[in-house]
Amino acid sequence: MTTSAPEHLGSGGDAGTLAAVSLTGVTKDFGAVHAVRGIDLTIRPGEVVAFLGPNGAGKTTTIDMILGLSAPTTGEVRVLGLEPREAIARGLVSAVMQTGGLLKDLTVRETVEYTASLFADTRPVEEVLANAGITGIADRLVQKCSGGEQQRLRFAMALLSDPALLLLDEPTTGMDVEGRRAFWSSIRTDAERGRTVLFATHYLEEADQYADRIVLVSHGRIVADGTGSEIKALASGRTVRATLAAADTEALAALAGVDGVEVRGDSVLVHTKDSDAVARYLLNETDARDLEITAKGLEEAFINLTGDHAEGGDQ
Ligand SMILES: Nc1ncnc2c1ncn2[C@@H]1O[C@H](COP(=O)(O)OP(=O)(O)OP(=O)(O)O)[C@@H](O)[C@H]1O
Repeated sequence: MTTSAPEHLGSGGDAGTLAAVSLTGVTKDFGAVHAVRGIDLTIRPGEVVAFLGPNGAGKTTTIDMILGLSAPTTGEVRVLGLEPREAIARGLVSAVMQTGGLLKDLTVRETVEYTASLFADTRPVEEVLANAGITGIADRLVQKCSGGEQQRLRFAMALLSDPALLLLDEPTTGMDVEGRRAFWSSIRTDAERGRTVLFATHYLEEADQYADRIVLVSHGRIVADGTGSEIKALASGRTVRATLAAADTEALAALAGVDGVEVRGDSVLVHTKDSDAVARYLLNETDARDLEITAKGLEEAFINLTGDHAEGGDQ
């Protein structure tokens, strides 16, 4: 077992082979609530990974365990081969969480300077202000900053220790389009230098645009794990809808490429990879009429995979 951490991020040697994050059989219960139900996940150094899922999927609970803020009920969490608290103590990990951590009566620059004073060794304050895109508001009081500006301030604070692993919980909440773009451009630049980034988001578009890899979570489990295009390929099927009383659902389900059949009143909906075959069958072998064929989008794949019909697509 590895007991020592690489001294700095992703610069070859051990850092190239040691997982940045590894979760093995991790569960977390809060009394009767099973927030995380068994997650196995390995993140390689330099990867930008989106942890995508609806409200209550277990994203924040998992991030808290990676940060050593809470312990798993069962299973093991390692960060760069270390116990999470050890990795934090060595300054290898930073986080930008959704709320808290800011003193309203300080200015933006004072906040970063104060945080820097808590570390033995940090990147220059002006540099992190610039990287987070907040040099222009450095003299503004925190209480006068918008939600998005406060998020960027938290980001600047997280950059001070030049961490090997950066954890972000819904990092762009409250940022406008331009703010988001600048934020992600800065994240990508650092990832190219070897920093590992894991961010939680509800936003499909954000995950697809900015992550190398999307880990889709629902009800405390990973339901899909792949690149944006692999996740999108899960949505490559179509839905054939037709008016048909007493549809033979078993016969439809047995057609090649069919993933699911639903009956809604007088209508039948067939989810399939081969809509031509379904259409041919319906028109030739049944009394189906009013056929409609629609392509599934990423959002529909997300809803299908997570099974959260009410809250899956909130962007
Ligand atoms: N301290 C706690 N005590 C009891 N239940 C909790 C606690 N923390 C989280 N939960 C529950 O665990 C589940 C997972 O919550 P978690 O915050 O990890 O989800 P999430 O994916 O981060 O959601 P969101 O996108 O809304 O932030 C939810 O059902 C939540 O209510």
